[in-house]
Amino acid sequence: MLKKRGIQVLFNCIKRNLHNDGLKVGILGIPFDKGQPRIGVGNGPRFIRDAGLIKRIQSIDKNMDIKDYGDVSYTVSKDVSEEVENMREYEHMASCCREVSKNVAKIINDGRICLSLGGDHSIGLGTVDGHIQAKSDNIAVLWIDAHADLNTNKTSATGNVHGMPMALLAKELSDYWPYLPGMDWQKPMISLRNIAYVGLRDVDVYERLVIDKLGITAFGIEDIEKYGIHSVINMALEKVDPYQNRSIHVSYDIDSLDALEAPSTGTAVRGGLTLREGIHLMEMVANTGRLGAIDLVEVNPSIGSASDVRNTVDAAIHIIMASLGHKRQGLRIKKIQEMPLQTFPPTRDLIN
Ligand SMILES: NC(=[NH2+])NCCC[C@H](N)C(=O)O
Ligand SMILES: [Mn+2]
Ligand SMILES: [Mn+2]
Repeated sequence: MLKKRGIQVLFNCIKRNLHNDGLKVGILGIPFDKGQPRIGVGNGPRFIRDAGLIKRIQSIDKNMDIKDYGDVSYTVSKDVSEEVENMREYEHMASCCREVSKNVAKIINDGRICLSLGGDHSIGLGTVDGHIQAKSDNIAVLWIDAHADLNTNKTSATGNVHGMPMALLAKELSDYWPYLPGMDWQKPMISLRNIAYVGLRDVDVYERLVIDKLGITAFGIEDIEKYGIHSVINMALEKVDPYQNRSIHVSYDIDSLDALEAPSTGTAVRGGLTLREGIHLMEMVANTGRLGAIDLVEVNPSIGSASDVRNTVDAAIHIIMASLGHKRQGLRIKKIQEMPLQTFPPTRDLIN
């Protein structure tokens, strides 16, 4: 068992170093705001794009192949017209996530890392489902969040569906749901074994019960305090992807960051991740070479002052850049052909 794992890990390490060619990225906007009551979160994709997202990603590597797939649109389909108890705007969430799932699966099948811009976190149901479809189940999820988003319609105190996507995705929780009309496309197919939380600090009573009873890997802020972000991410990856062969999905709720770093979000909580920790964890995932999809959700440009919005959007872009290979230590150039700018002879001498 141990030996098999060792060989697999070594194999993946070699593969990673052989395939070091440019990344392919697909951007998907999901301007969905009905999973929670605050208006504005639907403008997240526009604000993140308008802050120069593509240009800044391109600055990481001019050869990176970036394609913007535009925004997801949906209409409420007839088979979802029924209401479900204590799930606000259920029919919108169900209809939107069906489209999201199809789009995400397509982008991943096009050979691209899928970057989904929310929108509120209920879209995580669609993005993770799409990733599962594209990779036939072989994925691992890091849910970076102040919240567990693990309520069912029976346990939620708010009825807001952005607090429920994890419970909808988990195989082990499928019996806790009533029949959900128009959600047959969504088979809860991820096992809780392959998901880990990082950053929790505002967890509801029932969510805590489920995490403990089912042994879900969950690192709260006090664990980050205790072990440091680097060890926490190593432990999380080890748990959800022990053979290092799964496609990794990072569902990044901007409220995982401290409310001072990312104030423009609907359910901000003090005492969260620093931007440094938030970036570092993304760099670690990028270094695995197995990042398959990222969601960046819950940026709400209607909350806070203009500078709050700027800081929040900028934090989101830093996290995205880290996920796509930006190095804070600066790029290491191996060959003269890789020099981004025309240089004069003395600099050439440093390389050769
Ligand atoms: N994606 C989020 N920001 N979720 C916040 C959820 C808050 C609370 N647990 C609820 O169920 O309503
Ligand atoms: Mn969330
Ligand atoms: Mn949250």
